[in-house]
Amino acid sequence: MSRSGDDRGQPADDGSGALRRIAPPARRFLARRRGVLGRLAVWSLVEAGQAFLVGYSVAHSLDRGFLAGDTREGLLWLAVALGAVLLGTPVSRGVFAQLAGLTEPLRDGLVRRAVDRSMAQALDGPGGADQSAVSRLTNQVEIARDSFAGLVLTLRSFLFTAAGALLGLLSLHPALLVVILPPLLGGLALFLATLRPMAAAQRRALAADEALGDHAARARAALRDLTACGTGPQVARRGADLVAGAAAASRALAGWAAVRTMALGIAGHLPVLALLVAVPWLRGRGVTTGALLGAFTYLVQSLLPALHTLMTALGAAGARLLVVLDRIVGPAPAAITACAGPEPARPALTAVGSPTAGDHGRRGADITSPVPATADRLPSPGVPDPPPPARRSRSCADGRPTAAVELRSVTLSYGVRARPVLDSLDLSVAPGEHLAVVGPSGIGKSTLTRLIAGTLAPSSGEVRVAGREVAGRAAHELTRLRTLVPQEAYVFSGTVGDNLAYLRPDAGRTDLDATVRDLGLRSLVARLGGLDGSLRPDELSPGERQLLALARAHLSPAPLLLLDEATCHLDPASEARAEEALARRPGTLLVVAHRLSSAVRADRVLVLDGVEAVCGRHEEVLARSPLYRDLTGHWNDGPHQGA
Ligand SMILES: Nc1ncnc2c1ncn2[C@@H]1O[C@H](COP(=O)(O)OP(=O)(O)OP(=O)(O)O)[C@@H](O)[C@H]1O
Repeated sequence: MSRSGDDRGQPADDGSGALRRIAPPARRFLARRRGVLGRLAVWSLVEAGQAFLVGYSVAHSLDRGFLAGDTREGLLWLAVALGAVLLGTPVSRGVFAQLAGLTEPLRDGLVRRAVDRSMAQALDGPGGADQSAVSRLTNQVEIARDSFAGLVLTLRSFLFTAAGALLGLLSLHPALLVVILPPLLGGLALFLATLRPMAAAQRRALAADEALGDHAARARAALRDLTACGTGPQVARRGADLVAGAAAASRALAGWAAVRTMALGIAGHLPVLALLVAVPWLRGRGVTTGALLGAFTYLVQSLLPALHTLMTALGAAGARLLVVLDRIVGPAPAAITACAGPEPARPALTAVGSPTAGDHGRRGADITSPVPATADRLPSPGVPDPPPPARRSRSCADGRPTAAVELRSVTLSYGVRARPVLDSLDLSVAPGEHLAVVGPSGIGKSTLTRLIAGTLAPSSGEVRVAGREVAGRAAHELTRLRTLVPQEAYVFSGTVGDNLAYLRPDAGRTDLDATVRDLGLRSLVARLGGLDGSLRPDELSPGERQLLALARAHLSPAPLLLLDEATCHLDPASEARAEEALARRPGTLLVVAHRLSSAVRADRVLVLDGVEAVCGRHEEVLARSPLYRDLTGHWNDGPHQGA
């Protein structure tokens, strides 16, 4: 379930690809700092000498001193061992002083690289500003610097300490190496063997984690859209798959961590055990008591701590450094566009109605911005089942047509003590009818459309669409019953055709052409490069986005269309043409009217007036409702005046 490639659009690898990419710049970086490396080597040689001296002096303090009856010499050698241990402090100081000569230029270089890349991407990239630049500049650069410093310290320390200790063991007695080296090298080999698979597992875990986070962010931004389109369950299933995948990746990683711990155990503890077990054999080959103690000192004091630190650092810091360096220094992320591949998958639909969904700029959580072509798209609603027949259905009870929309004594309050926005509202809309809803701002028009759409449950009463109660109905079932087009019309990055056919993926070319013609979209579609032309939401005007959303609704197979001020950015002529096309479509149309013309066009008008409601033909309502008269007067005088 995890992505087939990493988020850079490259195939997932086990780290060798990244290593190949990083190696040349790393070599150049080190080649330019030969002086620092030389000084580090000098301090490291002192460290090797120190490691050598500690075991050597302990062995001689016994063999030549205390066991030989010469306490003075014994103490002398112990003083040498103490001096060697105390030498550690100036050596560390010297090493750290040189280390800055490597880590600080590395950090400066990485920051420069990250800035250059972000600037280039912001200027050229289709996705606009690079969202991850801040992370690269701060967190990732610091991780690289710290990991690099840790690696240089431990790798260098291990090499020189091991060299000093092994030389010391050899000088005490070659047989000691025969006992100590096999478990030491065996553990080390096992550890090295885990490096590549562990790096791969780490990448997979990272990718799975990112995919999950990405999916959650996109789903959150698209919540309203998902609810309106009924794709919630599919998104939830995809989320569950991603969680399962992330868990599997973490388990695989934990498995390799266990192998690594075993390697550490073998290399870190077995040599001591082997030495203890082999004492009689070693004594038989002339290994003295002092040499044995010296060997233990080498193991416990120098070799094993250095090995332990190396394994821990190489395992964690090494993998981290590789991943982070590859992100900053490696090739720039591919320009990922939805539908970029030969087989354009359906792009994610943007959030409907949420102003936070990035419609007003590219920096928001806009899932219309380029998304990976292969991974983690929110699924399309798929081909909905055939809609219930809108015009022919009959109620079983009395032989009358089943109402397309029916509200029975519906009350809605947004809080327990809040005044109801709608109070005991009854309404019946016949199949195929065109109803306009009007009323002043904040009176409850959107609340009504949400109740009918099933995205809001009434406090009391019942809302039915095509005879079915909508409250509590699963989202995918609601999708089959109605399509809600809100004021904020969202379109997604993808082809024009994909945008139009989103609610009806099986729509043929003829259907799409008919919709384009009926809504008067020919010139807009032609300007966007035809049905196969790709569009970017932020390059469209709000009115153009509304036209595309209306065309999508026109193609929707749902028998009921709910337009909640969905034409507010259109000019009167475009609005008229779109509404007439939607009204001609088989099915019922409910429009929250934005202009008088819109109300006049409808078969009936519902005027919401506080908790009162008046419903009837335009002329009837004009006669019965003072509020409607006021509104029409305002519309006639004001900027909304239409046809
Ligand atoms: N989620 C909510 N929580 C609490 N109150 C809400 C909520 N949504 C709407 N309201 C309140 O309910 C009332 C009706 O709101 P609604 O959005 O349905 O009105 P409207 O007629 O569509 O307004 P407009 O024409 O300005 O869009 C308003 O007073 C509004 O403040």
